Amino acid sequence: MESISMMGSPKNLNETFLPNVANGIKDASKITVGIIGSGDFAKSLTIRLIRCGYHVVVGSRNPKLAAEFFPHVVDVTHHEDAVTKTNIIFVAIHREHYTSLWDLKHLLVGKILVDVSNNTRVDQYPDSNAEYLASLFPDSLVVKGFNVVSAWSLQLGPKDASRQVYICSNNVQARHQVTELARQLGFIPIDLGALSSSREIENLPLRLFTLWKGPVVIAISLATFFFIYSFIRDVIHPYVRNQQSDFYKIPIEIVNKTLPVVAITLLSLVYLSGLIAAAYQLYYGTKYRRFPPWLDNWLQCRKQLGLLSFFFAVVHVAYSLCLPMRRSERYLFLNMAYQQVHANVENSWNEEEVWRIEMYISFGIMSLGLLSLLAVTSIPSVNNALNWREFSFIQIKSQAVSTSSQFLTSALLKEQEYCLLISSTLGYVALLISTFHVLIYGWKRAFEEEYYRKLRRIRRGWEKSHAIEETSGSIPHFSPERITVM
Ligand SMILES: NC(=O)C1=CN([C@@H]2O[C@H](COP(=O)(O)OP(=O)(O)OC[C@H]3O[C@@H](n4cnc5c(N)ncnc54)[C@H](OP(=O)(O)O)[C@@H]3O)[C@@H](O)[C@H]2O)C=CC1
Ligand SMILES: [Fe+3]
Repeated sequence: MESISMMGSPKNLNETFLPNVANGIKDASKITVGIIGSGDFAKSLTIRLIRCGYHVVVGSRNPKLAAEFFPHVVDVTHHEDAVTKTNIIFVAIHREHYTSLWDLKHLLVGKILVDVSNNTRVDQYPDSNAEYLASLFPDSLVVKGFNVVSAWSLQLGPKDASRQVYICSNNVQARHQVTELARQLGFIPIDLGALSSSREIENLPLRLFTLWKGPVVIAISLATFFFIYSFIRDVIHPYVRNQQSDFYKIPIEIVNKTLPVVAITLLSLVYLSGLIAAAYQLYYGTKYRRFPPWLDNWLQCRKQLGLLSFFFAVVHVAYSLCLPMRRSERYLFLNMAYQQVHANVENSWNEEEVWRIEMYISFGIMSLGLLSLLAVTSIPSVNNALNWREFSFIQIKSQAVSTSSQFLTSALLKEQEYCLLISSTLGYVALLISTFHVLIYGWKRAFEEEYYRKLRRIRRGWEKSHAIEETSGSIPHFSPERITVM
């Protein structure tokens, strides 16, 4: 129905005004879309509409001034004039100014008003902005949408920006038309039904990293705990016991001990939640029972936990690669060589140690490789390219849920429950290999009491042999325990 882009009220909303085969409209340039307001959002939306071939009319309180900021093809005019030229009007002004459109009420009868507004606080008003607009203009068809895209991303185009827009309205036809328009502008419209969903939609942009808060707090708490633990164990304890000053270890060694522990703990938390959920389902003998809220939240945060684990692992690798660059390492190495010469040992090759370190490094590299793969496939554009089986092999199916907003997750929870038992094969392999990496690192300390005895013996020998030199002040500052065991 071409009349929709002409003056007057729409004749029949059952027909779409957008170009398609059914209505015979092939050319988007015949369609006029109206925008009220000439601010940032209006400018960016105008550019996007023009690029997609639409004709745009902008309604401003001061059209002469506003026209300077719009391309010359745009019709910048007064509000009255703008709203009579089109039947779909984006209300790109703030809620506080909606009442200024009151005089246009008779001109807006039967027309689609797209409310794009956002608030500055969650639940700022008792009703949503869209519901408020609908109460002011009960004879218009209010549709909520496009508020989740920023003016910036509107200009960037669909490739570089977030593509999902949530749309809701009490009028099905109006909702369909705006959905179709969103699609033609390159967005992925998500129909959320009635206008009552607008409150959730308006709160969406205000949620700041909701799913990240918990995992970040956990990661910081774990890092703090393990840092303090390593500090006491490796710095304070030797100092109190032997007056050995190892404070130089704080910036690198202690940090580098903390990082892998946090990484592997976070990674195990990713998969532990799935196991607990599976046990829960087995215990109750059904997968249709809702999980307790704490488990539900935990399941939703798995992607974030996994990415944080990846972050800690990468930083651990960087720190480990820098270990040999340190002065302390060089001094300790020289001291050890000197000690070896002193002890008349020609060959210090230790086959077991050689194998241990080779395997330790190899497992470390493999686990980082797998973690990188998991992290890369968690990027939406990458996992969109995988089919369901490929995705469940690499990731956990329900990760898609964790990336969605909170209110969508409740709708998709069923799917999450179905997919719970399909855990990530690759994820478990990554966890297993990281565990090997850690165990190989620590097997001496964890399992071999002999290792400690040996260390103590060497230490005692060292102290004895330098008891005399110490008085002359020529003793190199060295103890075998201070060598960084990789
Ligand atoms: N900027 C963004 O990235 C996004 C903005 N939004 C929403 O879009 C809407 C517009 O935002 P934005 O463009 O950034 O805001 P701006 O402040 O840049 O522009 C608002 C426009 O409203 C008009 N206006 C100002 N005061 C009044 C008034 N008293 N009466 C009538 N009209 C008035 C003005 O146009 P004129 O002078 O021509 O009349 C002005 O250009 C808001 O509801 C916002 O929440 C949503 C998503 C992202
Ligand atoms: Fe390591």
